[in-house]
Amino acid sequence: MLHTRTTPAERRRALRERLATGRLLPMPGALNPLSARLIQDTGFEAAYLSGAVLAADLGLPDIGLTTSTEIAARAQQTTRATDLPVLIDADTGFGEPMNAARTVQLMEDAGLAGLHLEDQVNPKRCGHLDGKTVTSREEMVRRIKGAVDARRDPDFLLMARTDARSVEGLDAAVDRAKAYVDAGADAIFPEALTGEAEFEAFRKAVDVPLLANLTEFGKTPLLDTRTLENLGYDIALYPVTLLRLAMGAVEDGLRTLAAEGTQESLLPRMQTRSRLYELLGYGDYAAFDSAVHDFTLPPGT
Ligand SMILES: C[C@](O)(C(=O)O)[C@H](CC(=O)O)C(=O)O
Ligand SMILES: [Mg+2]
Repeated sequence: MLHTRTTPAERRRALRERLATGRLLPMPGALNPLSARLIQDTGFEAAYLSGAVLAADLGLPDIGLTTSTEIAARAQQTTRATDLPVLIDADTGFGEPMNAARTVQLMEDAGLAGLHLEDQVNPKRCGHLDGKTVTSREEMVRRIKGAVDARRDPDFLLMARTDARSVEGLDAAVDRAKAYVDAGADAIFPEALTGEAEFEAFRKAVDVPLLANLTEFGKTPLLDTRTLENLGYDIALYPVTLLRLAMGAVEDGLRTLAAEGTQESLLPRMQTRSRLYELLGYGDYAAFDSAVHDFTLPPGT
């Protein structure tokens, strides 16, 4: 009942231990707290909170308009709905290095297992769009050092993302990754790589865990898990996949409803009432207080 049984410290430890196995960890991005539960229920071992999804959820573009307190609030709702370790996209840290430091503490308090900070300037943009600008290497090192200094739980994962590949080229991006590890980053997110050779270059250059971002309609080919495992990657990220799937289905459904005047033909594509109730754990609440669940569902619902 109420769905969580583990403390943030336990989840952070679980993520660290899972990464230490060297096996690839697939990490889908939740689109809301309930979908984080579904990510757990379908057997995934970690979930992600995407900046793009958190912004889109509010009807905003992913250009750094959301605030650290807004995303911390959503993160806390999410970590209350699942026992999985959750990694959040903390964009640029929301300002100066001292803002990045405060962001780390907000995200720790939200029960997250870790975050990533990127080396773009504000206003930032999706890493797969053209026209990005990156900070100096020194500025990003200060961001990372501020984050490391603010962290209270040593198991909270601090990942550094570099957007430099599409701005300064591969070699500069690799050099930045090395500098970010030296500054204390626990893991690296090389953004918008264009193929396997580039993934390999990062794997050769750094010893810390590496994340592969498999966002759709971007610059990176959708490498499968076997390929990524062979490349020695640690996390396979599907940041916006669930949002795109859901919004595709919602839009189709709305058009069908408008055209047909009934949702009848949509029923086979819907999550059933009983599946939703199962996911929400109605049974557990009924065991606690039978007044909560004193009805039976008709067959086939
Ligand atoms: C990973 C990412 O930062 C996100 O916010 O999910 C985005 C994803 C996207 O826009 O497709 C990014 O890659 O910049
Ligand atoms: Mg993002």
